[in-house]
Amino acid sequence: MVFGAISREVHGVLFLTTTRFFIVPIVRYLCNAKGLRKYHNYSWLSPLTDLRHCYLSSQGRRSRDLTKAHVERGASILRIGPNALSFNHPDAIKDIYGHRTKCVKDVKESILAGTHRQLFDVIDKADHARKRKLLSAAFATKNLENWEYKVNYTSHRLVKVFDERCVKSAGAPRSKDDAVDFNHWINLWTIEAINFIALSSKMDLLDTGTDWVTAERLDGTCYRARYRHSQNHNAIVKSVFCWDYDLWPWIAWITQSVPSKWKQLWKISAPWGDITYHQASERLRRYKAGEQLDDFFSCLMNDKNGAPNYLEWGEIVAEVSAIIDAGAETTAIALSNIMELLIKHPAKLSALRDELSNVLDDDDVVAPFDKVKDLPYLKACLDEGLRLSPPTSSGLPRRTPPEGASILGEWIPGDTSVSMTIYGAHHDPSIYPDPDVFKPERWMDPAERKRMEPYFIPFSAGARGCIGRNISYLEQIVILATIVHRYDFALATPNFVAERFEAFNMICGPLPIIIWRRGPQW
Ligand code: HEM
Repeated sequence: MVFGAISREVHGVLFLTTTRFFIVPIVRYLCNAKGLRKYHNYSWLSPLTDLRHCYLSSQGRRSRDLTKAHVERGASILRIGPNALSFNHPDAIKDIYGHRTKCVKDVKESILAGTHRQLFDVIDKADHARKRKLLSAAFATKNLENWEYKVNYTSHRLVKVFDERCVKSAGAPRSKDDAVDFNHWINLWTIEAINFIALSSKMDLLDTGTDWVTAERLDGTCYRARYRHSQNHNAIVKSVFCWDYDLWPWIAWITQSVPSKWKQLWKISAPWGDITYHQASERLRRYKAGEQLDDFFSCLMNDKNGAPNYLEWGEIVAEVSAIIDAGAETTAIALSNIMELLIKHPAKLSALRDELSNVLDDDDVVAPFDKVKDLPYLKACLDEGLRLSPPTSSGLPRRTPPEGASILGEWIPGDTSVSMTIYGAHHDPSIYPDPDVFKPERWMDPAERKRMEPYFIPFSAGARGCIGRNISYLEQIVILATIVHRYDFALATPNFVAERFEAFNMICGPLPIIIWRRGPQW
């Protein structure tokens, strides 16, 4: 009797699994209700299951692989899932992401969202506009000077770190201990900078040289955890598995439960929410203690006339998390990329130095923003780095409106997932001749810049474009000018290539370099 019941249950499970994974996809494919069968498939599995895209993501270079597939097959549109299309044509950018698009953020944002939506994952247009308005004053260009002293303060701390780790000169004998992991330190710098700007929090990461911080549970108990380590692993596990929106809760549950590499990654990622919660709670304690501080948190609490915004605490925590999550790793990746590129292109580095020497004095330890903000070659180097290796390279998924939308002259049915990789946009030879070559000069001609700019989308575009781009440029301009003016550097190992893993951002691995002070006195 018992064996009979068990056998019936096993059969039931087998039947449901076969139906869900084989019969339903094949029937859906044959019915072709949305007419997506006319498009080329990324893989033969793509029209049947989103798990193929999860597998692509697990390889850690999905935007490059996807762009390559578009080019090799000569297809501007590829079907990457049963209900998902990838575009690779400059004209698709405005249709999917431009100000006039009717596409909205995709279901990915909903399945990954917490209890409260934040600026990044809110889908509803009106709610997004309300949130964006709340924070717009903090991010406005005219307020940049408010944050400059915070960037300066943090930059002085990084200079101290690098000064202490300089070798005596280019030719001085070196040991492997002389190598400085630029990517590690620049990440600590961007974490400190964004937490100071957003929450007036002065962290000690550049003192300890580690990312160990305090994490706080909702019950107020605290423990120590690693900031960047948990943040990156959080991004990796989610970015690999989230593409099958229906199966996501199951995949998340299985990968968290069954002993495997993924279970380990989930465990490492677990403190991330508690870390951002602690940062927000600390700031709230200071607010309640009556401290008057100038930061993004104040904009969340009060409007520009000082009247309270009455946001729920959950919403405030969500916004804080979004800003400190989005605002550090991305800028650090951009800086590691440009550093690697400049070291590998000494003539460009030398041209940048010449430009900086014309405006900076020997005793300018940290480059004053006013002196360097309009330097054309500095901006050209940063933009060329962002073009060649965009920190966020992937296709940001959008959903067509229920009535459908015209993209690239094709009528795409409603509720379809559509995207175009930023990597693909930035490597299109019809927009950027020699797209794989690092050529800052391409940005120096104003007419050429104007022609390329609509297709330059490291911060995405339109209403959902990055709100933090001005802050990021402020940080990148100040620190790159400072480092290039003050130091010379070389790769610790010639021809070294830093490893990258594409999660939501292109997470960068160690970049070991040797640093020494410039100038005759050193
Ligand atoms: C090089 C640095 C950066 C890059 C490459 C970058 C890239 C992006 C991209 C591609 C998006 C669109 C995401 C999507 O549509 O899913 C975005 C949105 C966003 N970014 Fe950035 N970002 C950078 C720096 C920053 C900084 C410094 C902050 C905060 C201070 C920030 C905060 C945000 C926020 C809050 C959004 C959501 C905006 C919205 O949906 O209205 N980002 N960013």
